[in-house]
Amino acid sequence: MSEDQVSTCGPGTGELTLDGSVPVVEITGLWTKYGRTVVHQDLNLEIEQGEIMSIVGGSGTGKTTLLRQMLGLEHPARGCVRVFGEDISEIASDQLQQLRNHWGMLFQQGALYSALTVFENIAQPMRELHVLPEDLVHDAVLLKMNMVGLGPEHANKMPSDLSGGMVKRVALARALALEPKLLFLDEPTAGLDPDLSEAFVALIKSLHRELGLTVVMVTHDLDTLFALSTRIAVLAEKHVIALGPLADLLKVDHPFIKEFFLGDRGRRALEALEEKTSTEK
Ligand SMILES: Nc1ncnc2c1ncn2[C@@H]1O[C@H](COP(=O)(O)OP(=O)(O)OP(=O)(O)O)[C@@H](O)[C@H]1O
Repeated sequence: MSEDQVSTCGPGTGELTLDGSVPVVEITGLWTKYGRTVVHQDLNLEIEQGEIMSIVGGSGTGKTTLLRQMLGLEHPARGCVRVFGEDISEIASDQLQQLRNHWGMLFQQGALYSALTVFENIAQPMRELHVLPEDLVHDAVLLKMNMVGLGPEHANKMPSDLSGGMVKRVALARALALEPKLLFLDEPTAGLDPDLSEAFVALIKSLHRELGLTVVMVTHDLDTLFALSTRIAVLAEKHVIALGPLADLLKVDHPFIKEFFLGDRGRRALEALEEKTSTEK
């Protein structure tokens, strides 16, 4: 953290709190500035254990930056970002490593190592721990592959041999490699056609339920947003202007929210969601 960045968290316990007794992510009074441009101004957001929190907002409202701040890749000019109760900008490096083992991240493009096989890509976070014997790594990788619907016949394939949907599944298996409690998703369905996108959303939904994950997601895709989010945080005017389940946000009288959720794209996605929900009943 540099001198012009000020954490206002105050002292923590020095221990990660993983039992849900504190918010999984707690952001208070956060300011982000690039030169004279203020991106976030006194932004507050709490993410509780077990929720799927989506962050939406117009282009340039600072969604990706906020995600990067939760991951400790960037630090705010001022404010406090706690993850599992600890101040992410003041955390000791060994604890940051420990924290990283408790979260997984699915990047927009899948971000697989192109020179490594499917198996090696998923094994990589496990091997970095330097504690698991190779036979356990082997079994764990196959288990993760099975979890995301990939059979063992794909283990030795290279990323260039995979379809877009399979790349996402491998990336998800790698994000889940260390059995994280917290999963970050940046545009999880970007680049997938509607059928693959729907299948991937269903996969995330079932893994969220089965593994008891907390999920933080940034997405522009309204079908994905509506199908997954338990709560949605709307960024505008440099802070969170509204926060809640979709049904509550639809009642908020704000021009961005009206346009975003009830414009043409929003209406189509809502109709599709209603249709899907009624056929599932
Ligand atoms: N490292 C940086 N240096 C300077 N400006 C930056 C930097 N990172 C982000 N910004 C600016 O901060 C603002 C927020 O960027 P960010 O990528 O977080 O927005 P976003 O909401 O994710 O946008 P989009 O929906 O278009 O992806 C933008 O104006 C961007 O140009």
